[in-house]
Amino acid sequence: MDRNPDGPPSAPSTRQEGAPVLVDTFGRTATDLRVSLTDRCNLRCSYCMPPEGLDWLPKPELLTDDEVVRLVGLAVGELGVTEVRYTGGEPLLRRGLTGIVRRTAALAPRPEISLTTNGIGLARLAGPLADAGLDRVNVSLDTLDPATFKRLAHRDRFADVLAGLEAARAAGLEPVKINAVLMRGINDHEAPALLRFCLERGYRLRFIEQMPLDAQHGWTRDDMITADEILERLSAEFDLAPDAAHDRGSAPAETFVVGGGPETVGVIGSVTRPFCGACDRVRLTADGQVRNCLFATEESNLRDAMRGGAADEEIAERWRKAVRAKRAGHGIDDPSFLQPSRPMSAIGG
Ligand SMILES: Nc1nc2c(ncn2[C@@H]2O[C@H](COP(=O)(O)OP(=O)(O)OP(=O)(O)O)[C@@H](O)[C@H]2O)c(=O)[nH]1
Ligand SMILES: C[S@@+](CC[C@H](N)C(=O)[O-])C[C@H]1O[C@@H](n2cnc3c(N)ncnc32)[C@H](O)[C@@H]1O
Ligand code: SF4
Ligand code: SF4
Repeated sequence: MDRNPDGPPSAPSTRQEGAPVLVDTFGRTATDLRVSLTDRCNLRCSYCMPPEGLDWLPKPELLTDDEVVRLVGLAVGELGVTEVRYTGGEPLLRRGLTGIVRRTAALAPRPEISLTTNGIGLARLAGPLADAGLDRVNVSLDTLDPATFKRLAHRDRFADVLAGLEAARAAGLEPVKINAVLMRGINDHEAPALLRFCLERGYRLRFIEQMPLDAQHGWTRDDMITADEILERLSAEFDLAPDAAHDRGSAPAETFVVGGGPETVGVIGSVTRPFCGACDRVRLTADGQVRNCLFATEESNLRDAMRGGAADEEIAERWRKAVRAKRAGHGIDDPSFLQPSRPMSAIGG
């Protein structure tokens, strides 16, 4: 089925049958490309960045729209990537987003295209993005209380997120998934209320364990609300059962059937229930660096190679080499663990 009937026709794929894809030494293949379109954001979620913001990347360092599309095209056409997620920072702040999505939808083979966003601006953009070929959207929402939202995100934008969520559903960007990070003493009492809110509206909720990826390096294991705690809080009000019908594959979220189903709730236990063994991800930062893991300490600079005139095959080989070097897992529990120097907002969450 052509998922973008209004878009331009897809170009034929140039990928040779059997051409080398993105495989690491543990036999994992990266087919899910997450592209950060900007490191900027209009919120300041405390688990992500400080209230005063960060030193944003200078514009000349960012990939242009054409460069993004060239690299995504290479990943899809030559390297076996089948899913593309645009993220950030806040991807809705990227002016060329709709055009980038439209051009991604014209690639062959046509990848699945999704977006992870804080939802601010989605009320206006959901329709145009769906028309451009966006398939679905994940929206971050940690609280149902406007005052807690302001405390947590340092901006008074709760109503904008709700409007964005509704617009996403109305535009058919489904399933609309909601990501929630619980913080001890701030919003950790809201787990059941968030689930009720999502069940009533048909949104798929997932709770995320907080990871040591904040710019302030303020993460502590004791403050993190664990997957076990999340499930305990939900179980006080809901009947939860493991989702036996659903093959998790490489998905970060472990899903649970709520009240006999069919609705589910997800828990992304990156720290206490890591899923690195099945990882199929690779990342491209807004300044054109390939990262083989969220927690990678090394990057491969495709932007400079591209700007230096490298041919597609040379860039593709650099990309394969970067993925080959991927470590077995994030190593958060290793005594030698070092938080990456770039925060989540710059890596592309
Ligand atoms: N450890 C780890 N966590 C990840 C990774 N990708 C996403 N996450 C976590 O999962 C959360 C949700 O990610 P999303 O951007 O919504 O994507 P997703 O859950 O992979 O997407 P779906 O395909 O919709 O299930 C992020 O905020 C991260 O906390 C990853 O590669 N490693
Ligand atoms: C970095 S944000 C980028 C996209 C968009 N701004 C948003 O918030 O959805 C992507 C996801 O990362 C999550 N995130 C940010 N910092 C995190 C952390 N320290 N641990 C776990 N998840 C985090 C957010 O909750 C969000 O769901
Ligand atoms: S989690 Fe997303 S919305 Fe919140 S500060 Fe980070 S990039 Fe912005
Ligand atoms: S932490 Fe790294 S290896 Fe583990 S799932 Fe995330 S990106 Fe993959």
